[in-house]
Amino acid sequence: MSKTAQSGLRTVKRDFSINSVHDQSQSSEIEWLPTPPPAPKPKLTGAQQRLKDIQDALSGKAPPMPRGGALVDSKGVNVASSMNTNKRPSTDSEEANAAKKPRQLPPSWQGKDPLSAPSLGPRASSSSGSSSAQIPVAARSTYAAPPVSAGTSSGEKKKKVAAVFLSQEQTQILKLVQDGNSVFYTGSAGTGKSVLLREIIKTLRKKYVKIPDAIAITASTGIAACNIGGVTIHSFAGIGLGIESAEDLASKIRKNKKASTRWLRTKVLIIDEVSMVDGDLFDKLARIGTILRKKLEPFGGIQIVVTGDFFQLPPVGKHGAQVKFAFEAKLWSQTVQRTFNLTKVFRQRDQEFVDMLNEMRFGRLTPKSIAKFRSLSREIEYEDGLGATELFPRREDVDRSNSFRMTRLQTQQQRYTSVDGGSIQDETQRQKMLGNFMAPRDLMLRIDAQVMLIKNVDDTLVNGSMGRVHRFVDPAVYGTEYDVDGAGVGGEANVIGTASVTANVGSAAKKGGGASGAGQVKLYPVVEFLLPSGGKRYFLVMPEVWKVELPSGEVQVSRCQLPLILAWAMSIHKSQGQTLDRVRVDLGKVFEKGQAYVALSRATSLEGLQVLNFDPNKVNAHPKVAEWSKTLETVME
Ligand SMILES: Nc1ncnc2c1ncn2[C@@H]1O[C@H](COP(=O)(O)OP(=O)(O)OP(=O)(O)O)[C@@H](O)[C@H]1O
Repeated sequence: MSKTAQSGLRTVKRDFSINSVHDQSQSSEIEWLPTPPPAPKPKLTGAQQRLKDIQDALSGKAPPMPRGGALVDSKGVNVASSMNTNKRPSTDSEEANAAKKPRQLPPSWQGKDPLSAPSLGPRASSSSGSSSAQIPVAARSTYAAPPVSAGTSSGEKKKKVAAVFLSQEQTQILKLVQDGNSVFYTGSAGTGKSVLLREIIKTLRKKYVKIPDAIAITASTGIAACNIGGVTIHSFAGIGLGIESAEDLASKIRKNKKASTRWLRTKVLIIDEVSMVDGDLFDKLARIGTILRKKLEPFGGIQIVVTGDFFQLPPVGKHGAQVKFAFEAKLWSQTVQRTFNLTKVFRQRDQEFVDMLNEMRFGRLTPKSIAKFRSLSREIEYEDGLGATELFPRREDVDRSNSFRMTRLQTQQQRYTSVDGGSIQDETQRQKMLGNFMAPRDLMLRIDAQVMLIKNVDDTLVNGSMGRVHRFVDPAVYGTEYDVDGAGVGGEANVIGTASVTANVGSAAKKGGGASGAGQVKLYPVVEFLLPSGGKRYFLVMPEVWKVELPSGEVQVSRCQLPLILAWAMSIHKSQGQTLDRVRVDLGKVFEKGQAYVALSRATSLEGLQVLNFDPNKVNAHPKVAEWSKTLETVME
């Protein structure tokens, strides 16, 4: 593998002196775990109970999932995390017997030769772009994925959870956090801020293993919070909209036992995607901590871990000159003892692309880079039939684009409706919070639909992996000789999701039209995933659980749904934090500063990036951020 690309930016301030005991020449091997990070291994009885809860909820036999955490055990263990396996449990006798005692097969399957592989058929309908006809095409290039490699085809055994080697920079920051320092770390897109944050959370959980509510995991927005298994900063703080003064808000919080207990018990407060935190809000929170905890320091002495990239999306709801960034807060420098800039870019390996993105980040594009970005308007044809994901600023465009592609497919379809739970009673707030989950309430899938995996499974199958629906299958016969449509793609044993509850799952999902006479049998999608290195892997995809959980373990909202989304289109907002191999962006539609940078920096390579209507004026950095960042660079020298 080539050397890691560098952002080319100067380090903000990297004073590792207090960490002298650590050998900086060594990278530490850190187990790569899914997001959100898994909770401690549940006891068998707890796991059985949770499986039963999901099974009951999905079957519709049980009463509606009780709010307040039906999918969470008494210790607040994350069910989704505890079930992050793609291996069929060998201890599950029901599944083990499935091959011997198959269910009655759907009529449409009878009489098929189980050994004959189904034709995958032409996939033109799922290829790159319904809207391509309306868009000027400068040129055409073809991207041919490498052929299926022996070790990655279906039937492959589950790979071990990949190990990630934190870079020296990441390791140092982790150590400083572990030692109790309040830090802010930033870095351009793809420098591993989220990866590091997951390790920080894992490390802090170990440190405070006896005080689970010592760590408050928060983010500026609901979507960002969902990505790290936390809550919004507003929700943690118990401040509602937070428009009152710090003093008034503190009195309000005092009357709210849960919120005031949170403030008193928290030892580390994590704030992710800080670029979207308003500066005044930051000051208010710092003051509230002082008032409630009766300690003069900002946040009442709570250790603060802040991360984000101010060149990405700005504070929500404010535009132009009105924006006040968190770094402009009066108490920012008093709160943040140390500032770090991650410089190694992991997402892109190509230094030319890294340099182009960094120029874009600062709004200082060279004529060469402008010409290069313009040349990316060519149409890219992917030989494997999977097209790029188009990123849109508005959700309506995303929905329209995905629906359009779906209606063009005249194939078997299935609808999956989520099972939602949680303690939030206010319906508007509840719906808003549920809307922050990547997983939708209703997921309509069709054979050949282009989908994206929204969870990490192992080193090759990660959040952002693209695939297409190969078939729908009864989990009870999946991978057996009765799985007739799967016969041609090997003995598949790979399952994503809560495989062990499959056998008796009822009808959480409604059948769509053309469900191939499936009768009462619940069918789940088998997805053909493409690997970045080429090759394919087939997985049966079963439901997962996501939740928004307060440090106390209270689950505000939870959602049980398949870990898949339609992936012809996605909103830029939801794409934040994602790594995508095939991206298409029409900059003509981008309206906010930082949006273009966020969208284009999701791509892993220039070969997989199509940019339409490139306009250098659309990629300006916010002047305040550019100024602030210059000051930091000067300080560095
Ligand atoms: N230490 C590491 N070793 C190998 N790969 C890494 C490492 N850190 C991060 N990555 C990879 O780099 C990519 C980007 O990481 P990550 O999403 O954490 O970056 P980020 O800084 O949070 O990006 P963004 O600001 O754009 O959301 C991911 O594919 C991740 O797997």
